[in-house]
Amino acid sequence: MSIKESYESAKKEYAKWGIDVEKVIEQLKQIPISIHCWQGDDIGGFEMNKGELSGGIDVTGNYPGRATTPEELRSDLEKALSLIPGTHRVNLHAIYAETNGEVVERDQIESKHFENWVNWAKENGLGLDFNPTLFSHEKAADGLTLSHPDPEVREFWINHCKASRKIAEYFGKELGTPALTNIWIPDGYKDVPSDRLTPRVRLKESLDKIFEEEIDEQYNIDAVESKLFGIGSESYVVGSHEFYLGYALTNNKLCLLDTGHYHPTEMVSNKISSMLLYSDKLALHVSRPVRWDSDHVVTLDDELKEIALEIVRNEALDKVMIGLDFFDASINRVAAWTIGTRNMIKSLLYAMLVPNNHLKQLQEEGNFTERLALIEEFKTYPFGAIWDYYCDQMGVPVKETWLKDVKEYEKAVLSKRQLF
Ligand SMILES: C[C@H](O)[C@H](O)[C@@H](O)C(=O)CO
Ligand SMILES: [Mn+2]
Repeated sequence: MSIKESYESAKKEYAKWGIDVEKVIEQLKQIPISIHCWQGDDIGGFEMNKGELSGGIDVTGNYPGRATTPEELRSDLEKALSLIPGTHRVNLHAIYAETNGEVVERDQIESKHFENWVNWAKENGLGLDFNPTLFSHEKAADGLTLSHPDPEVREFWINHCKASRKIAEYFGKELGTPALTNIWIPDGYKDVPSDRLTPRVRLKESLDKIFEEEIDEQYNIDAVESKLFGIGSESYVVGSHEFYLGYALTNNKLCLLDTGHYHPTEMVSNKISSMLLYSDKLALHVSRPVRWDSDHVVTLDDELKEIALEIVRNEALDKVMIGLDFFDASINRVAAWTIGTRNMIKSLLYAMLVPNNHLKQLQEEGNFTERLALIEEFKTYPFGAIWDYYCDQMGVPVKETWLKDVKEYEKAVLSKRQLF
């Protein structure tokens, strides 16, 4: 059967349940995924005074071909984007500034250092998102930034975050789509603290200063990302979930939930409905923790499907800003982006091809037998045929044929780069 024939046959199966596949496809096209640039260079960035990766995160693997210049990184992103259906966004960190060979301290970064990124985004029809970088820096060497006991260190990072919001505002103005500025800090302690409150008081004060300047939400939207633990902050993290949940709700900011930042059996999918009852929007870093916050490439696993179902069945596609956060240096990095992003989109398509309203109704009626039976049967409905047709229609490779493109790119481009 051809792609079209399989699609037509699958479409009929879904139509029996009142699912309009054509409408689903039109809707899917409109969902942007914010693709993190840092998968392409192992969170290295392009600073002239580049520091070692720190902040309690780690990239493992030594697959050759890491991007070492902004041009290489953009070219690799373009290759990945050519294999991913839809129109998406790229998520930058402050360390991806281009400073023309000059050392520019992080509290001094400006829009001009991101002009190349903006021009590139315009050429490629992309939105941009942003993150201040509060790690891999001598002023974060002791693992403390916005909650640091030293007011000078705090001031430095406050100014960095203020500068970052202005850069995001510039993205929003230039690209006509608001940039999400997400603040994540590594602050915490390796061992049991003797005072949990004081660092949190300081973090709260620092955030208040960062957000003093109102920036129009049509250009910039602020988010804060919590964490449970990091390497070296195993016992205590200042910016915990409860801390940011409270801060976001009382200050009209977005909570950003990273799927690797909770206890192993605590699921982000189970948080979305509760959080959306109390705030209009939230943001995600979809990742895959394996035993710890390991940031493995996102696979089409049960939790990913459940997250997508929660977004779709609660009609929250315009409320949840979906971003990715993984970094694997043990495999081809273009493939990593492609696999993870295609999986995120696949999960949304999967969720849109489930008779969600009928299943809700069964639950209301207490018909748990039929609810379970249908949930399970829909797992093997011909969703793959719709996905293949969608890829084909969007002009990207169908099934695993994208691997050929990646292999050719590796041979022609990546393998010519310095080994590691
Ligand atoms: C590089 C990212 O900003 C970082 O991964 C952060 O979002 C995070 O999740 C830290 O664990
Ligand atoms: Mn994250």
